[in-house]
Amino acid sequence: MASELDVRARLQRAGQEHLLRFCAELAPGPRAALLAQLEPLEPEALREHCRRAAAACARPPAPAPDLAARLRPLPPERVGSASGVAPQTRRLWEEEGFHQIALNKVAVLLLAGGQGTRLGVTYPKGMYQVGLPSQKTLYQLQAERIRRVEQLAGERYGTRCTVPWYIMTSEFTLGPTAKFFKEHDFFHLDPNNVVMFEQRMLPAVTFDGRAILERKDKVAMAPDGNGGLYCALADHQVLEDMERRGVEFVHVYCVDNILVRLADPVFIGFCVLRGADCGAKVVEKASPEEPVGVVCQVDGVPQVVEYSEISPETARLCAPGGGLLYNAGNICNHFFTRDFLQMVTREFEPLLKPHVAVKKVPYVDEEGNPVKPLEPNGIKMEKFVFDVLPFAKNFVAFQVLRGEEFSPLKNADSAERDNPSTARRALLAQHHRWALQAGAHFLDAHGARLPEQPSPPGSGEPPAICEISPLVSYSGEGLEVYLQGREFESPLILDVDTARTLQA
Ligand SMILES: CC(=O)N[C@H]1[C@@H](OP(=O)(O)OP(=O)(O)OC[C@H]2O[C@@H](n3ccc(=O)[nH]c3=O)[C@H](O)[C@@H]2O)O[C@H](CO)[C@@H](O)[C@@H]1O
Repeated sequence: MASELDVRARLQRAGQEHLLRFCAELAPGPRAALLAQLEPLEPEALREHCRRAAAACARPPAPAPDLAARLRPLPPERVGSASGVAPQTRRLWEEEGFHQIALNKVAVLLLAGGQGTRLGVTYPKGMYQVGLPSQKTLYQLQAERIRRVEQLAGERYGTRCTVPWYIMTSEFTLGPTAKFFKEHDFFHLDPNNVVMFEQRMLPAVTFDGRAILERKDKVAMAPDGNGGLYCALADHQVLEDMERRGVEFVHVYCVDNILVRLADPVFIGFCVLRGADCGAKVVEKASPEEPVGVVCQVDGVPQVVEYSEISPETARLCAPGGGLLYNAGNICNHFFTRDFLQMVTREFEPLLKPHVAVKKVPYVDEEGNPVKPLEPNGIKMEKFVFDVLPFAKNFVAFQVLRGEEFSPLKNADSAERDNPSTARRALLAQHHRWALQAGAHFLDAHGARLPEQPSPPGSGEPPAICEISPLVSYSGEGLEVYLQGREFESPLILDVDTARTLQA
């Protein structure tokens, strides 16, 4: 156990000795907990972290003044499109993706260390269920898409293949996520192929550079951002694990997009055939204000400018042919080669600049009373996963259709958008479209046919409720055999058992 003397000396070197100001009055248990929390903080790193936070805060919280002049859209030769190409080109990409999956060269990596503050839940977002007829959670949908894509690749190449699932968690999400997976028997995935690892935490800091005590016996800590991935990969030898398994390509994605296509063969195949070391899926931005990062170039170098760091004027600029000039919305879906990730962890990670978020951080006052601030009082420093893009030798973006691939769950239902209802409707509208395309007809409770036009994206509930298990179809494929020319009463839940019965 860490000695108080030792920890005090380290904190003195970091200029943060105030963190021990209640130590003498703590009972042995809480005191040990506080010392254990403080012990791993490296004095020099802590000093630098607090200094940087205060310095960043001294600057006005506005986009860099010269940013607009340095921005350009991505040149067209760097952008592929899933929908705007000839079907045979798309098939070629897909075939390449399946081939790499069949060779066990593809892994998926979930960023799941966030706290889901905007959604307002105290448990990890992946455990959330948006009210689908099947009541599946985001984690279950993701697990089943992995199983299906393994199956599809395996069938094409006559092999049994594995897409390992790496899950980055944080102090907040590791325990509940691990428990949830165990309780659900890893959704029938082999637990050896589900690798959870934890990202680092950093202290929240006051505007004048002092780490904040949340309680007398606890420092206010927050995960170091989804760009904490790169330190976490090194901390837990994750790339070595990938190497042992023969993984060459990694699809990194965020937890909250209900339509996410894990290990998407089309995206993987496109990136591999283009010889990319780094890629990002994008959708056309819905509006200038939409809170998505913009994939673009700064000083001629591809990167993502986060929604919090672009000015409203720049976001509203129009392209000469109409539409937004900066319309490539980042959906937090990235492709990396393992070699590129290796270079990042070895060389580039220290060059990533943290971003500053000013937040309300609960703290104890000088008398030790807990305070819930009404105004922002603290700084959290985060690295972003996409900040490695400028180090790529060959970056590509890949544009996909929003209605097919992007509906994020960010907010509670009280918000207008990106909430549980919009996510549920996006998935049900997609499955309704897939069913109609496969030749299904839907009836109401009185046997009358329901309308057969697919509902436009963003509209209300589809005319018929149809939910298709990812174990039956990954992206709408293979449904004719169950649905063609048949009538179904809404709601239809097409799970594996129903599919088997229909096929028989
Ligand atoms: C930095 C980043 O990627 N921003 C993207 C993110 O924004 P947004 O602000 O929505 O990002 P979130 O805070 O939701 O985090 C994205 C993902 O990173 C994970 N996470 C977050 C913090 C952390 O310390 N550890 C961690 O693992 C979250 O669990 C989540 O899976 O998604 C949007 C699309 O939905 C994109 O347009 C944004 O460009």
